[in-house]
Amino acid sequence: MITICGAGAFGTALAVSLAKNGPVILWARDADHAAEMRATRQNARRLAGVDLPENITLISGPLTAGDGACLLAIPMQKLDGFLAGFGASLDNRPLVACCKGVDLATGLGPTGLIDAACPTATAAILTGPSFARDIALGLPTALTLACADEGTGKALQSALTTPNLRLYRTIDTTGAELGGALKNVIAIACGAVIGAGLGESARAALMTRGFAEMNRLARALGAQPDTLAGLAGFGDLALTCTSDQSRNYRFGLSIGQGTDFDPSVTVEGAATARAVLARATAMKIDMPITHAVTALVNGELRVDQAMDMLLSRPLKEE
Ligand SMILES: NC(=O)C1=CN([C@@H]2O[C@H](COP(=O)(O)OP(=O)(O)OC[C@H]3O[C@@H](n4cnc5c(N)ncnc54)[C@H](OP(=O)(O)O)[C@@H]3O)[C@@H](O)[C@H]2O)C=CC1
Ligand SMILES: O=C(CO)COP(=O)(O)O
Repeated sequence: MITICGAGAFGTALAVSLAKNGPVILWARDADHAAEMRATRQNARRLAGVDLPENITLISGPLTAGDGACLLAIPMQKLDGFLAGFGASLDNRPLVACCKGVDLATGLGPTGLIDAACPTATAAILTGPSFARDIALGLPTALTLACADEGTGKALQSALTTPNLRLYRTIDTTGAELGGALKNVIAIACGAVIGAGLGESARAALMTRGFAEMNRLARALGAQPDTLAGLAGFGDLALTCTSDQSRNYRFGLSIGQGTDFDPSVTVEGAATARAVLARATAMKIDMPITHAVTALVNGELRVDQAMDMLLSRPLKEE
């Protein structure tokens, strides 16, 4: 049976979709939250208005996952702590990261953290363009499932495909996780220019040059260009940079508009920008938009200053 750890919006949406295939266990870290969901058959805290089918079992406390795959829908900066606490009960099975980002403390992506904490598990990642609510409402969605072990990848692709969730497969975990991590950084930049009233043309430029810098880092780290051109990279960049359903984009909007943003909302791109900039600087890879976003989220530059910085760079070939 499939277990999903993390009863946030994404974990809950995946549970609802996977429940079309068979029974699912959804683990919440907070016992009261699990009890609330059992009583109401809804996740009012994270994905209000969506009914939870009866074949989703809601648990909390010690992890009693069976032998099947376990999906980790935990925010990136919390994944390491989660694995330190629960990794020992998740050995010898596929562990599918369902988070997007780079860990600030270690510079690792989700599969790297899984490999380090659970050496007997097989790490995989599920990523690509999808808003939790769309998946939960049964709207059509296509994602990338990346696993370095081809046999496990094929088994996961088949087990995690549902009537509304079509999975494409790759062995390129590096490309898949970098695509999902880096698009959030560019989405913050896009939100900021739209929020500051700098126009759609500026957004298109940021998306395009952002994609160039995503590719620059990903290739240097061994990713396949096709992965970045697919759902995990271009696909998710297109969705996240253009929709105000995206929290990263909305966070950028608030920076551009100079308004407050609820700090309890999950915004993966802010910490990821800092982590990626540190890595890129050490590798001497030019990532000007990530640099500008890091300065914005650190409060070191205003949007107009960040844009001046980008526009005044030396002219170059495309
Ligand atoms: N929402 C979406 O549309 C999509 C999200 N994702 C990715 O999914 C990941 C999770 O995001 P999402 O579900 O939206 O986030 P939410 O903010 O909706 O929920 C986060 C969940 O993580 C739990 N959590 C927080 N800290 C810990 C911890 N230390 N140990 C265990 N659980 C913890 C929270 O528990 P509690 O409620 O108790 O705080 C909550 O259930 C992110 O990386 C995101 O990029 C990917 C695609 C789509
Ligand atoms: O990853 C997502 C869409 O694919 C969700 O984006 P946000 O985390 O910005 O809401």
